[in-house]
Amino acid sequence: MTEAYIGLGANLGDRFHNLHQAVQLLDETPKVQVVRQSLVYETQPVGDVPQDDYLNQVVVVETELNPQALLQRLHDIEAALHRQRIVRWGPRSVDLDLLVYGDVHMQSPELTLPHPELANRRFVLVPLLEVIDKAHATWIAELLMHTLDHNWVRPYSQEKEEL
Ligand SMILES: Nc1ncnc2c1ncn2[C@@H]1O[C@H](COP(=O)(O)OP(=O)(O)OP(=O)(O)O)[C@@H](O)[C@H]1O
Ligand SMILES: Nc1nc2c(c(=O)[nH]1)N=C(CO)CN2
Repeated sequence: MTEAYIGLGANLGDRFHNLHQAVQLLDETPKVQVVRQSLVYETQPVGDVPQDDYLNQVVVVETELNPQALLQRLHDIEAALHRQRIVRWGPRSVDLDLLVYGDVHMQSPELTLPHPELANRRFVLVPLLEVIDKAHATWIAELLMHTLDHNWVRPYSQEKEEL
């Protein structure tokens, strides 16, 4: 059983209903159980496309699906909720991103873990903070540190100074 973090976003139609439906479909998926949910946040659109505000949320699942199968299920849920892929970074009825899957690091054309934009998106980081466990929090802190401009945030060791 692996813990995975899923980011949800919606800014078309009945946004709250779309998020709610997506979480329900996720929980109804065999070998997937939703174990924690953040609050729902209303957020200003990030990116160059002028569009309406989003609702964003992060949920935690426990799953026996592998990352690829879980991503496929996220795409199926998007399709079931009539997500329209009109513009990249444009409005959507619901968007599901696989943010973190256990401690897996991987990069392939279909799937990058942790999600490559995780550290750049406050609409993901804020709800993620609410639901993240200690081990993953340390991991994400490291990810953020390495994403930020080199040297701007760095680990400090007192021992080093005493030498
Ligand atoms: N961790 C991940 N979670 C979700 N999709 C991913 C991930 N890594 C790679 N992808 C790939 O990204 C592709 C584009 O995703 P999508 O259509 O949702 O893009 P977008 O919503 O316009 O942008 P973004 O994914 O950055 O929010 C998907 O087809 C998927 O294969
Ligand atoms: N606030 C907010 N802005 C966005 C979002 C989102 O979920 N929330 N998703 C986007 C495309 O993935 C582009 N911009």
